[in-house]
Amino acid sequence: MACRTSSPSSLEKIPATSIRVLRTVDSVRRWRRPHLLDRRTVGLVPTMGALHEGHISLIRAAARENHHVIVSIYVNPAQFGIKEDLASYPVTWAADTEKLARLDRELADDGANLGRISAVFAPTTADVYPAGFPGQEVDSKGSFVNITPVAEVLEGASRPTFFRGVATVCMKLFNMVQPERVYFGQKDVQQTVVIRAMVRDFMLPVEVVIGPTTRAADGLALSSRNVYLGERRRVVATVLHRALSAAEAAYGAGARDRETILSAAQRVVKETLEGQMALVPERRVMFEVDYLSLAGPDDMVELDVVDPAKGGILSGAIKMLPVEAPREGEDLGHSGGPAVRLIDNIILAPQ
Ligand SMILES: Nc1ncnc2c1ncn2[C@@H]1O[C@H](COP(=O)(O)OP(=O)(O)OP(=O)(O)O)[C@@H](O)[C@H]1O
Ligand SMILES: CC(C)(CO)[C@@H](O)C(=O)[O-]
Ligand code: BAL
Repeated sequence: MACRTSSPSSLEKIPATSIRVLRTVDSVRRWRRPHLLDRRTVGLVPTMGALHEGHISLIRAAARENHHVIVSIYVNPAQFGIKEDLASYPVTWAADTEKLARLDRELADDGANLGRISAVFAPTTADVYPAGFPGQEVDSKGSFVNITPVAEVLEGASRPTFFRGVATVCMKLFNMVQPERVYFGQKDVQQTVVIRAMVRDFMLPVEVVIGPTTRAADGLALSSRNVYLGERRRVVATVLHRALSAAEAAYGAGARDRETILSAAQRVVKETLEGQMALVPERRVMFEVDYLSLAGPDDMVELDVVDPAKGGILSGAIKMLPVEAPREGEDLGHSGGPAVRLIDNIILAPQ
């Protein structure tokens, strides 16, 4: 699958729409100022592009609640580890702008919305990092936002520079756009906890809105990285959602202790792996579990027992390994089907 398409540099507006494409901090400030003076609210939806229905659901929520929606599309190098997939991360500018144009027309026709997509912000790294890009290493020097200890566990343990990169770029985006509201997806649940903590601890004048996880019909959480999977691994990738759902069912049936809740998830993983091992290499899919977690909703600290009055977060990460024996003509996925790390979660709501 070819994922790299034309860049935003030649465009000022998304064709056949009134959506502006802003590339610089100055142009965002010029766009923002009249809305401030007119007391028109702005909702920011930060993304890394390769837009799918998960992103679209956040944009729809922003349009219901704000006079103007601005979608940022920026693949932030600072949140990728040096061995991660920055070079192959899907970039689909033409498809993204088509989706935004279609959505904007739909929002215009739907009288229930307060606003529409007024701008896309696609900044350059030179503008986002005016002192020069600090680098992706753990010991890189530069102006960073660190939200610890929550950023050190789970995703942060596997990706040590990830939340530093996310919090830093979000702080910059919030400062550049100065939105009234920002929209994030529950799919990246630890990211929502980090952003909420950053907003609280730095007294940022912005409301954080979290949208539910959009899923495919078989339960797989939509993710830009799903394009790496190819058909064979795509089918088995549902294992994480099935495992977390089994743990949720154990909680629903009255279990409160970590052992009983998480062992329900581990059983699904074990059965799925055994089923795959029984297949020939030309058919099977192997994966590794990075973590299965039951943590507190505000700090992501592991729980021994869930207090139903507070609830908890079931989350997990798996690595889908490259297929061992590709079949003739098999669709292996974007970029030749490298190992793909997938995350998902289910919130155990307070009762
Ligand atoms: N399935 C989804 N449902 C709801 N929101 C989502 C979903 N997937 C991503 N988002 C949200 O969209 C925003 C932008 O995410 P991003 O552009 O990284 O997409 P992504 O699909 O999460 O990509 P990746 O595969 O890199 O994790 C984030 O707030 C993210 O949580
Ligand atoms: C919030 C974000 C756009 C920051 O680069 C990214 O982490 C994402 O897409 O979830
Ligand atoms: N949605 C999270 C972005 C990342 O994994 O880099």
